[in-house]
Amino acid sequence: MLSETGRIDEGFQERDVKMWQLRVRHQIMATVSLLFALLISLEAANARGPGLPNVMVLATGGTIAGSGASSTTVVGYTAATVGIETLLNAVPELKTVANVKGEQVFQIASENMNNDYWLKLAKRVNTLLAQDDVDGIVITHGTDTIEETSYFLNLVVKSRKPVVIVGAMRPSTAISADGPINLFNAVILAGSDEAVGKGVLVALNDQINAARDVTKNNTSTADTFRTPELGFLGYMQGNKPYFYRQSTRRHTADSEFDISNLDALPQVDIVYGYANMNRVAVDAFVAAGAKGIVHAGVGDGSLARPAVEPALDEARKKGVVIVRSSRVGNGIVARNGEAKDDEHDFVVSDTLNPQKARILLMLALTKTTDTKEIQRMFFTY
Ligand SMILES: NC(=O)C[C@H](N)C(=O)O
Repeated sequence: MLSETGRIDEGFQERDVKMWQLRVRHQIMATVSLLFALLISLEAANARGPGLPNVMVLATGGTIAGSGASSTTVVGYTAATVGIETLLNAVPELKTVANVKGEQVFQIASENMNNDYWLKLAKRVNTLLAQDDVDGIVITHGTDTIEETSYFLNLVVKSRKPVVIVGAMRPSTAISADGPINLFNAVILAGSDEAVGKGVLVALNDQINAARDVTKNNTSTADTFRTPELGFLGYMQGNKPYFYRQSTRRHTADSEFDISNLDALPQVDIVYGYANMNRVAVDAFVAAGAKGIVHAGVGDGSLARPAVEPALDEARKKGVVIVRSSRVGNGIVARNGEAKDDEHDFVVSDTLNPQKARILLMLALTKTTDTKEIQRMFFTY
């Protein structure tokens, strides 16, 4: 009995131990899978939170921050009325693609852009990009002078991190306002690896353009930004940038221009060429203290003779640097082509349009007045 009971008891004990082992095994497996689930959810949280790029949005005004009298007002609205917080709150989806912070640098319609605003903006961009916690910058801007601000920054930003300028053609209050989608795409682009080292980019209407070559092409339509003939760089599609080309000219981190200690830029003005032209504008700008004049010539940069060329020669003799550009907006202004530049000691703009040539000439004049050096810069940037 005893021995029998003893065997029975031993059997019970063996079964108890096995049950206990089984339970422990189950518990270990449950704990391990719980840990796995925890790790996976932490990963997911990372992808949506701290793992996202840090993008700073600098607001400067423009139509993207404009408001109209009604939802159908798309001309005759007031630009630069809406602040950065409202702009960001209008696109809650931004949180899914970047850690976004906003800052109002100034609030203007971009027709009022000037050298002082550019210096302020460029210094702020350089300060922010030097910080480890900033991966890229978006600048909201009026479209009228986006092509100028972007080229200026392209020459003075000291970083390979992305800088994307964005605007809108319809005010924020309009039906089908283009600002929110343009801003969303710009933030994605500024946080992307693909945009690193590409120079300052202008992104509107699902297209990515290079600052050097982009120009506003239509007074009012949403597809106004173009890089005529040379072509835009790529598309924004499905929350991703797609690049197909890039500018070959020097920019940003490789640029020789430095505005960090500058409070003003040299005076450079543009004289527009037309039939029946006279020398009044050239003389007036020289009298007003211009250090440089960009001549937006007809055709491939032609000068009116005898109406204007002698005035430019006289200006040059007074030390004013003359750059021959073209009002056409496409193509090369060739050295010693429509004028004997070597004889006149003029500089040619290459493919830069007059408003971009003005920017490069201003920056060139911060370094030198030597026209050979300035010509080199026009063939470099
Ligand atoms: N669409 C625009 O943004 C035009 C406006 N005048 C500006 O440049 O500020």
